[in-house]
Amino acid sequence: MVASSVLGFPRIGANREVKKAVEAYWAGKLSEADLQKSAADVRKASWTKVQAKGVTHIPSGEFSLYDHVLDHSASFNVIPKRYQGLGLSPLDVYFAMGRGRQSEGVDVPASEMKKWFDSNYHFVVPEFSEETDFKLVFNKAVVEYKEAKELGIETRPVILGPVSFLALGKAAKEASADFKPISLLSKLLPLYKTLLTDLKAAGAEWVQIDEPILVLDTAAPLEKEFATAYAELSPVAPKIVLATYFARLDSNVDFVAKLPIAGLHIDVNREPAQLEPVVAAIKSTNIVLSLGVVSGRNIWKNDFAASISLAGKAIEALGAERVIVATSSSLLHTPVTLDSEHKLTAEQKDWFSFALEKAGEVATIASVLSGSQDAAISSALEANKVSIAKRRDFEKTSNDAVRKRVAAITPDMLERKSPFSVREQVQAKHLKLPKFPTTTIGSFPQTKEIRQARAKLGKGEITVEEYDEFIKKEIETVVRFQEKIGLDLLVHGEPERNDMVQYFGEKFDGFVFTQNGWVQSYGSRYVRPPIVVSDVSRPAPITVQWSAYAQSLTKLPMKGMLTGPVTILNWSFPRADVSRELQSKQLALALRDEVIDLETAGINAIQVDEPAIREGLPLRRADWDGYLKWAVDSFKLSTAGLQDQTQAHSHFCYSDFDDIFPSIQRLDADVISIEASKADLKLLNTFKNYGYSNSIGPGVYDIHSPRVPGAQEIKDRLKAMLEVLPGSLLVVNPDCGLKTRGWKETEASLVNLVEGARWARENFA
Ligand code: MET
Ligand SMILES: [Zn+2]
Repeated sequence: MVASSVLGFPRIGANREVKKAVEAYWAGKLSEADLQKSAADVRKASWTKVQAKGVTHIPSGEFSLYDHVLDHSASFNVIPKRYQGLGLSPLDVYFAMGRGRQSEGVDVPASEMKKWFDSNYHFVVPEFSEETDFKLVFNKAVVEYKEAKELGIETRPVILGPVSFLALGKAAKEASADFKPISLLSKLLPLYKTLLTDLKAAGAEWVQIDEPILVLDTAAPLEKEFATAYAELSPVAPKIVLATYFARLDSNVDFVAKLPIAGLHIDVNREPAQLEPVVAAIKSTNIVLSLGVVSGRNIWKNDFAASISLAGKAIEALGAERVIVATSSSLLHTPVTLDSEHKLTAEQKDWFSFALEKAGEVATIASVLSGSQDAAISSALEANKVSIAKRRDFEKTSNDAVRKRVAAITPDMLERKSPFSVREQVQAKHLKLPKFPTTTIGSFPQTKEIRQARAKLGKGEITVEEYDEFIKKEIETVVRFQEKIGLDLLVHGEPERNDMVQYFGEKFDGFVFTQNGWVQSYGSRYVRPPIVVSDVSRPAPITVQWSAYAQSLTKLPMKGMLTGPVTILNWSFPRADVSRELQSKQLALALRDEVIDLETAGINAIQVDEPAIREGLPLRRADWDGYLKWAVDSFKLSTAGLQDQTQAHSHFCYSDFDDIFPSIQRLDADVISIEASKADLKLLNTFKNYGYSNSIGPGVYDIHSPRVPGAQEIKDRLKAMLEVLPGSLLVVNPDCGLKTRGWKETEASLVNLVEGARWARENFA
């Protein structure tokens, strides 16, 4: 019998119950007990539904109220000093670590967040030091395993492995200079032993231990640590299936195959070519191979015939008992279920599978491979064949004009007319900005009123004209506000956008949208990624009317605001039938037209945001150059059509950009803003190492938290920046857009930001 497994299920609830409950708790409208009750209801629903699909290895313990890495840190008492002794309940300490807290005398910023590998999910970075006092304060895996068991559902608990946990963390401020988190392994392992012993005692047959860093180049030197860890853990643990995903094991498989593990999970959806070397490496062992054939990262229906043939090869080499059919990764990156979609056409719906449908896919594929004669299984197989054939037919249709335009891209289309040194002077005369100009990243608070107006428009309760009037008023409010507090380069505030990617996707041809296809981005922030289904083009200008209107209200320069091609692609579900490069270039050409239309309409600064450029970077270094080439070219293609006098801006956030900084320079934007405050300004070292020749605004405060930075704090940050960057190039801005913030803290923070910039002007200009 071939088993089936799901590595993790979305934990947001089919109707975003977790977001609603968590936010109500934060607002003081829901008790902790009621919050935990909602969470338990969501877990129960997920287990029940996945079980009903016929999956044999059902995950538990991967649920989270905020972030699974944060759960792990909290369970092991990895709590930075600044969150201790504040008189908060454990749950509030947990949330304070995730999002910061400013209340009743407590004032702590959020912990650093980082991208979870190359996905759009963010985890809260654990902080370690010599003083880290590991304690197993909460055995979440056991608690949730038992919770499922009481419901009569046998699950396979999921935990983050010790080596990845440490390797994904960072050294706390108080750690000594040469401290490496991995040095704590021997202190940490006894707690894992306890955790796993308890899990076994509770009756778990299997445990899934995620060691995703095994697909990184940086795991190769950790061979010894892996060997030590698993030699200690395996004797006391349930059967361990070691899970890797998102990329290939490459030569790490040589030592992984020697670990005392019962199973190994690999992602063959992303990297089908690793099947052969991995099978060869484990053939002579007893290791069961869990094959991630069903994508945990995209929403296309699985091609059963292809998966069956791939898994067939593994079965031929290892035998059916040694193969598990699985999702490639946790399904956390996909929406919960297609059942909630009522607006997709029948044709479109037939192309996709969301998490619940994917659970059905692994179960069906496993049944077929087990030789099932069940009529339902054969008809599912037959239906899949028909669906896949229909999608392939659709893929043959293309927008020939778009394809031709991409084929005709020439190198000169990627370069501005003059170099930055010339543009800088032309722009100084044209825009007349002061030294240390202040600006924001684009969005202003997306208030309840804005969301309500949009909802009413969607339901037809107000007309397009009424909605547009409302948006105009919002823009006016934002413009007047910026004038009042003294910002220099204004924005219109992006009130018309539901989301920076979705908004553009909805205006382009080639995308489709879900009604309820939410995916967690971080904490209680979920996004609804658009789906690229065919060639992309721009039927009409998108933002020009709003930017032009905003500019008409003020004499100060107005910055136009667009989302860049690479980010749109990375935050969408891309097509699987053509390359990402082709999709990115199609987007770039569509945006190039928008950029030129904005300029023609009198907009003198245009920002093309590329916050997601880093996360699209392949996980293996050998693959970097190929990606960076087309990513940089796409950005340049979208902006290089401008005249010298127009300032091209770009914006980066959510990641460390240190390692791709040379590529950021190659974008040749006139001005970039870059998230810097939360990473303890470590980015400043990057500037020191590489230098930067165009204008730059490292964010002076973190906008992911409601906390207000004091004016002195901002001055201190500016001072630190002036040590590594010339004042003539420095721009003063927050870390990112303000859409998730309230007006109160926005005003207080920006007033302080303006004060900081004025201080810099007086002292350093
Ligand atoms: C995640 S980057 C956000 C950039 C966008 N312009 C905003 O201000 O919201
Ligand atoms: Zn940002």
